[in-house]
Amino acid sequence: MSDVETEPTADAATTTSEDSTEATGSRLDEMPILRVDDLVKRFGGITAIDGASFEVERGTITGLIGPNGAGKSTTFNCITGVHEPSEGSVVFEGTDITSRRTHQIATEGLVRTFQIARELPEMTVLENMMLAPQGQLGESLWRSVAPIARREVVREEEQLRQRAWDTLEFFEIDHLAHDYAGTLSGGQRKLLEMARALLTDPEMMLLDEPMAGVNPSLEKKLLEHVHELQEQGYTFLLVEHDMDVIMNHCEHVIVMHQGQVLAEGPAAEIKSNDEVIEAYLGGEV
Ligand SMILES: Nc1ncnc2c1ncn2[C@@H]1O[C@H](COP(=O)(O)OP(=O)(O)OP(=O)(O)O)[C@@H](O)[C@H]1O
Repeated sequence: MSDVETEPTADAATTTSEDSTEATGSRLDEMPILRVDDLVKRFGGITAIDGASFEVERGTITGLIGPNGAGKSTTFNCITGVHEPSEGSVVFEGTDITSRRTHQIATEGLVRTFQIARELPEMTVLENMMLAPQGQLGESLWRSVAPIARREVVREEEQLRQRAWDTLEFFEIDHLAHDYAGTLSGGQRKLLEMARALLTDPEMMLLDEPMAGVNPSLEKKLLEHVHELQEQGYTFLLVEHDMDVIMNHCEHVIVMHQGQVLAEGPAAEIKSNDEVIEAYLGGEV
């Protein structure tokens, strides 16, 4: 353990939630946190998204579902700056982020778990956590050569290290802090991905199939963490093929089909929507 390393003492998620609550004005509280308007994305002759519009309410767990090829991943990619939309707009917290780059969008408080650089297998879990946040003082060269600023860098690193411990504890993977990330199981890696995303101080997280490959007990734990974070004010939009997860854990569901929004509403309504059932080729939703 290094000199500045400290053991967990507080709830990381509470700390980050308080930070984000402070940053949120009352006017913003009343608007949807995310608005997607008439989004179109073409790849040559293929129209992957064909005029999709939807909103995500602050503090919800919203599911984005649809059959294979419906345009869900492309929508995530357009929201998070991986792809530039061909038409339409994406507004986050009242700010048009349509033409912003991925890292700028993360700085605004909208993160997608796998947009955070994937964990480095030959570094420990704690070291991976320390690399997650963007724009730390330590990244700035001039600060590293100025003596007063250097103290500031050390202070900030200590704070970050404490938050890293707290966040690992929240996700119940603090006992793995000194293990190499490459030795984690698939499910533990998902928890690390979420922990790292949380360290960037987001207000909203986009989760792309968070339960894929996760065993049932870890899935339960991951969902409990998502709900705990929701209670603290975080907003989630998730693409998930597991309909039990969607129907039991999302209060609002958006259904895409052939690049458009086919239906949206409470999970119970969506479940019995004939058009939705038809879109899934007559299968049960
Ligand atoms: N980079 C690309 N170049 C060309 N076509 C693409 C590209 N990305 C996606 N598409 C096409 O866009 C359509 C929507 O794909 P997308 O991956 O967004 O669907 P999806 O709903 O996420 O599907 P799945 O559930 O199978 O992951 C598909 O027809 C796909 O082949």
